[in-house]
Amino acid sequence: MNTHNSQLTTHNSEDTIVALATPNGIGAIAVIRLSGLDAIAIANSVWKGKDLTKQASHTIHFGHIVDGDLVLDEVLASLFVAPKSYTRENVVEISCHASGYIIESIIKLFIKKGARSAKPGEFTLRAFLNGQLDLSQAEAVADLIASNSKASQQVALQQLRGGFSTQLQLLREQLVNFASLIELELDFAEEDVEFANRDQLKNLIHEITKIVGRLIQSFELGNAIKNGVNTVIAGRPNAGKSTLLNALLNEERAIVSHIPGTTRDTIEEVLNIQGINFRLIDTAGIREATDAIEQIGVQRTMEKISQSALLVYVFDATEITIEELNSDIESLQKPGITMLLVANKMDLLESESPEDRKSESLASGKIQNIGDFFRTSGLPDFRTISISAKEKQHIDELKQKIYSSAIKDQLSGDETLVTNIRHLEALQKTEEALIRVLGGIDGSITSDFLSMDIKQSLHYLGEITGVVTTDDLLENIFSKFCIGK
Ligand SMILES: Nc1nc2c(ncn2[C@@H]2O[C@H](COP(=O)(O)OP(=O)(O)OP(=O)(O)O)[C@@H](O)[C@H]2O)c(=O)[nH]1
Ligand SMILES: [Mg+2]
Repeated sequence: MNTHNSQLTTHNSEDTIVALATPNGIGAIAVIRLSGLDAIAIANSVWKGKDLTKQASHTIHFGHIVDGDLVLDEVLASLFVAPKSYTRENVVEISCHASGYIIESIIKLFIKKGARSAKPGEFTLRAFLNGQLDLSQAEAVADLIASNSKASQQVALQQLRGGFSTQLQLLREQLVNFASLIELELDFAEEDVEFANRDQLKNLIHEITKIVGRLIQSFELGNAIKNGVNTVIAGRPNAGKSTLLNALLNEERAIVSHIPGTTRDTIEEVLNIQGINFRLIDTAGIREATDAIEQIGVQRTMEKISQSALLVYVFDATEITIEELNSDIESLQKPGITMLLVANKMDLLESESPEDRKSESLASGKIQNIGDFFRTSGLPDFRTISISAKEKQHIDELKQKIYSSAIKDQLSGDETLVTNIRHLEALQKTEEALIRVLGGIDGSITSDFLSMDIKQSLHYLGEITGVVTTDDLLENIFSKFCIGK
């Protein structure tokens, strides 16, 4: 196990690494990055221009990269002298022309002069090891690069700025104080003294448990922001699911027809509602399938429902009977999935006279009044809606309900959100250990056991910010980065 902290002196690695920092492919410019003790010397050894080793940090120089007599490219070199760089090592960034040939030649030349190819995430790993970033901030760098919506970019940026770790760091320090007082009690075991006031300790643990609990709860929203929300549109054949998908996307994406069983395979499209990405999945209508292909389609629908966070259940309000509707709702309701009831084809009901509707519904068991049906369904108002997918009526209201079903607590902007499964697991383990500490205080267990449980909580809290790390953990985190970051 390694212990890292921000007081570590910069360790300007003798091993200088190099990688392309911009995407592969042709473009106006590409940036090749060198980091390590010899970064500037290596760049200078293939440089025609001012002596780079004699230039100040944070300066940019025009020159040529040369391999002997051969000029490879006309470039700009940006210098960052340790510790004032991203990695806190000497860093040179070469902005060259983005041709695959030039990039490869320059990188090969640097390797010939003593650098080696960087592994994925190795620049950020060095930034972490040199105390530039803590672990959750390093992970935020990866999230920032992967962010694909305004909300996910904001959450990653907040984490990068340290919003998440500062809060945990403070809690951890308070707990460290108590742990040391209890350690002290162990030294005076014979004398039966209590340095750590048990009531104060209990208050602190309660406070930390509350915050840890809130962070754990924030994961649902944090995860939705980072990874999007799986939202499945399901219902009986011909209910208007594909028409609804098209209306939501405002695009003729799925085939619509009056023939039941039109959609065979699932269709997925992303819809951004107020900064959150919803992955909408149109599915094959659920019924006793009439052929093998349709059967596979229905099976796939059921699979998609079980993998989703949100189920938009669509029914044809003019056709379905109360009995069918109740049985659908009952069979589709699963723990962990939020269900939204959508009565479709309301345009047809509006053109019918209430008298005709009444006599028809009495005879057939169909729904007479959707509003009344919803009121008696027991589902809250924000989970039910009447629309016309074809006429695009109440589509914006439906979007609003989709959003609020997934995002139960409104985004406040400065709330700290957990988006990372590794953090979630560490927080859950912290919570378990804290509960053991509380039980220990109440059960008046001895100081040495109490001390052990507190240390465990400290350990898991430390795992999040990287105060406590293992090599496996680092390997696992940084290998997911792209090369050059
Ligand atoms: N009047 C009216 N017709 C609608 C509405 N929504 C859908 N339809 C019609 O209902 C029929 C079936 O629509 P689809 O969107 O293909 O239904 P689906 O649920 O995807 O059906 P499957 O893919 O077969 O399961 C089509 O003829 C649509 O034009 C609506 O709001 N009002
Ligand atoms: Mg369809």
